[in-house]
Amino acid sequence: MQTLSEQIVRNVVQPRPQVAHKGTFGRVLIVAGSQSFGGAAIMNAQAAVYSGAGLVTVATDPSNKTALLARLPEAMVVDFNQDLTPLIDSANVILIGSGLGDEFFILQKVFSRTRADQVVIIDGSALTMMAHKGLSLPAGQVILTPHQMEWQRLSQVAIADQGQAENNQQALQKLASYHDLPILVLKSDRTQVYLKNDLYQLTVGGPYQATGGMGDTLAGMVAGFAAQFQPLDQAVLAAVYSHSAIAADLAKTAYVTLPTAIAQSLPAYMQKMAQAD
Ligand SMILES: NC(=O)C1=CN([C@@H]2O[C@H](COP(=O)(O)OP(=O)(O)OC[C@H]3O[C@@H](n4cnc5c(N)ncnc54)[C@H](OP(=O)(O)O)[C@@H]3O)[C@@H](O)[C@H]2O)[C@@H](O)CC1
Ligand SMILES: Nc1ncnc2c1ncn2[C@@H]1O[C@H](COP(=O)(O)OP(=O)(O)O)[C@@H](O)[C@H]1O
Ligand SMILES: [Mg+2]
Repeated sequence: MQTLSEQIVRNVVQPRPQVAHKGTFGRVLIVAGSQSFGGAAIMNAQAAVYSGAGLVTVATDPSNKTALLARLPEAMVVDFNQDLTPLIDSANVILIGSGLGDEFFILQKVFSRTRADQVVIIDGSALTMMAHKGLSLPAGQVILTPHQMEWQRLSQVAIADQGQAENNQQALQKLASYHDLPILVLKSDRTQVYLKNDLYQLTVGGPYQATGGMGDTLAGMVAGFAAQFQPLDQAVLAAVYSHSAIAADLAKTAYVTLPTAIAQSLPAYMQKMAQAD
């Protein structure tokens, strides 16, 4: 097991090339936010935009549209009940599930349309629905971002047994069946990232992060990093480290580190990481 350090972020986040336009930095589709959980979609989207994704579209419950646009005019917003096919087809990265509630029909529709060349990040309610309905993984380079209870539901590995890496690795293999092995970001007070051949431990971060929306922000960051940086596994590691490193920095003067404050700190933090040392 390896420990994540700032070096991963310095390796991944580079100065932007001069010859570039918004399409260079990826098209992200976020499918999130039921009527009760509009904030999850907003936090996903803010984190994706502030981490530099070129174009971000949010498919959400229509009741969330005004609030989302008022907070984040950079995002495009559509009703998640409409036909999402053209948006799915043109996305490089799809993030689905944060605050999605029990919108199983939408989840099924999206899962049936994704392609092997797309990154598909599965978070929150999507993981819970997959577990409850026995829905298998979609096509794509899949990244799962469960907290311990979501992982218990999906993998059948009890929280008490998740400390043993082999249990999680076996469950991942079973879940993948004939698909490629997904990347697993297993979130807790000691988050771990499972890659095909490596296991990484996060040692920054703390209880100042234990507030609703913290994972929604991480999922948006993973989407933003995946849209811009390669290889994918390194981009995921860099997003996971950055999320908690920013929180740790904010916690020097803040009792609780708000998810939206982490997102707001992203452009300055990434600029610092992109400077040569
Ligand atoms: N503003 C918004 O719109 C927000 C929208 N949100 C969206 O809501 C949806 C539901 O997500 P959820 O995580 O709140 O609920 P659920 O999946 O039932 O899990 C909670 C259960 O698991 C247990 N538990 C054990 N270990 C744990 C651990 N390490 N981390 C966390 N929990 C742990 C925990 O134990 P307990 O607290 O009882 O001790 C409890 O029994 C999801 O889509 C999410 O995106 C939220 O982001 C909030 C802000
Ligand atoms: N005590 C803690 N120490 C470090 N990180 C924490 C702690 N509590 C929560 N976190 C982090 O906060 C995030 C919580 O994610 P999640 O439970 O999905 O939040 P939400 O769904 O409310 O957005 C994860 O990244 C987790 O690692
Ligand atoms: Mg969550």
